[in-house]
Amino acid sequence: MTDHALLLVNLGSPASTEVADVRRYLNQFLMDPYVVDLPWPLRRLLVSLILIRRPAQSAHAYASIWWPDGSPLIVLSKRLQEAMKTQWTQGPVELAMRYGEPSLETVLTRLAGQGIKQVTLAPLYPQFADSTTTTVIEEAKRVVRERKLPIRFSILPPFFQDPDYIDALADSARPYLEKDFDHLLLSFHGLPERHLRKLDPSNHCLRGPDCCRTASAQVLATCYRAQCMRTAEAFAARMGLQREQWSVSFQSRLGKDKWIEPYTEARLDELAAQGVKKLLVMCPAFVADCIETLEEIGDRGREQFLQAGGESLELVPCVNDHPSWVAALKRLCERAPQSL
Ligand SMILES: C=CC1=C(C)c2cc3[nH]c(cc4nc(cc5[nH]c(cc1n2)c(C)c5CCC(=O)O)C(CCC(=O)O)=C4C)c(C)c3C=C
Ligand SMILES: [Fe+2]
Ligand SMILES: [Fe+2]
Repeated sequence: MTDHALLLVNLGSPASTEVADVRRYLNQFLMDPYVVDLPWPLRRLLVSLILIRRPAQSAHAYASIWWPDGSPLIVLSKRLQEAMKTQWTQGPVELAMRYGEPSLETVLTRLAGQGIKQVTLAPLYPQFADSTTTTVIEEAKRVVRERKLPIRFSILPPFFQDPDYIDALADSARPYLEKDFDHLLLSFHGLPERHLRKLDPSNHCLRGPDCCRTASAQVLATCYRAQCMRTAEAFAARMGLQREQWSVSFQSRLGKDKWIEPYTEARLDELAAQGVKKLLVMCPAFVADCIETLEEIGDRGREQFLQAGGESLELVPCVNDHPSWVAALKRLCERAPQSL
């Protein structure tokens, strides 16, 4: 069978580091109601305010990490796509981005034109969030519905504690953990607390320091923070780390809302103050290195940690196109259930 495509989807990057391209990208991204979840007039107002200064700041940050062949996120995602072509035998392997290019609209339309009827949709996010997983799925469904494409989906579910994924994370990080280090910080992308609360009808989340540990299966299914904790715990267990050797934090806060804690910025100062000299940081909310890992942690985070008295901060690369990750992703995608 060669008519069953695999469609890998990641977040996307600006077309270039020009301020105008970054503004266009940020506008599309932040106007997504799954990302800034406010009623349209308020969202438009808030995003317009953000777009006064942020595009120039972000353009500067992108320029500092941009590669000769483009955005690291896109280049690394293309490498993963190429590697997956050697694994997926049921049809073509395509890559789309939720924001910017190549868009889901372009890629799904092309696949339908090639006679593809079945697509395994793989949102490349280990942990579930409306602002990542849901928006990819809803956009793919919108394209198929509005363009009347004869495509059916299987959908890769979040794989935050899947043993194949944890093994891949361990294999890719092992060379860094074999070196001498004082502490490992697992820094996940943050989310506004509101995003957790609105998916939590049982009112469990963010009540006390242990809520993620005591989450029921039902709460765990939609609680991004609890899923991050499970990823961290499974990884630490797999690597045989002692409890005091690692901790979790959340990065990339934007705006004035309260986001899930502890914040990475605060943890970097705390760890230095506690006497940690050699810090390792890994970012398991991302499967590909990007501005959030390379610039926010690898550049600004390192600078902050050294200023606070640390001696070294080493960024552990994401799973990117590591062979263990390629093998794990193949198995995960083959198990993806058909969507109703
Ligand atoms: C309200 C704002 C944001 C939410 C919510 C959010 C959630 C979220 N994002 C990722 C993964 C990535 N985010 C990336 C960049 C990025 N994220 C935001 C804002 C929110 N993210 C902004 C404004 C940006 C752009 C860069 C900047 O200006 O700081 C990226 C990298 C893109 C790249 O081109 O390299 C990724 C990947 C997750 C996993 C997540 C929720 C769990
Ligand atoms: Fe983000
Ligand atoms: Fe929770």
